[in-house]
Amino acid sequence: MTRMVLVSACALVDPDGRILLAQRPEGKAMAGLWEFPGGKVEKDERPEETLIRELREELGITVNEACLAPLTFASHTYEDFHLLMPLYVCRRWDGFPSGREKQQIKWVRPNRLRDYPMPAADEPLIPHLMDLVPS
Ligand SMILES: Nc1nc2c([nH]c(=O)n2[C@H]2C[C@H](O)[C@@H](COP(=O)(O)OP(=O)(O)OP(=O)(O)O)O2)c(=O)[nH]1
Repeated sequence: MTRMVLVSACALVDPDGRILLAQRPEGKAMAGLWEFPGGKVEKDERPEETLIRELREELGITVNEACLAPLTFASHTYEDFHLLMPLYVCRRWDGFPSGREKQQIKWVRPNRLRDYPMPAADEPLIPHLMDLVPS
């Protein structure tokens, strides 16, 4: 099997039931696609710690670990690696999310997620988010 990559991702849900998507910047793999904030789990890191770190770096918000609830996961084979990606949900954070790494961000209703091209691994996650936040 190809190498396994563990990535931690988060659906931030606002009080209107919208979910934050971030656009992968130019120059990165899968540039232009819309994804859930997060990133690779580093050595000696728990997935929750990864998210707290990434949400601060990417969006400038502070999240308490107790506010991260596991929702589901993606398991998807890309050409050069297999992605295993736990998806957490978070409805409480401190600060105002903004694209700190020049990435575009958008708040999107679950029933509009399909309007935004996403990495292939993310597509099976959409029905879970539609169940979580009825429109
Ligand atoms: N954060 C995030 N990554 C995702 C999603 N769906 C998906 O396939 N991925 C993939 C894209 C990347 O291959 C990997 C996340 O890696 P990353 O964003 O931390 O790292 P990167 O590609 O910038 O690579 P690097 O420069 O850090 O090595 O997971 C998603 O919804 N959110």
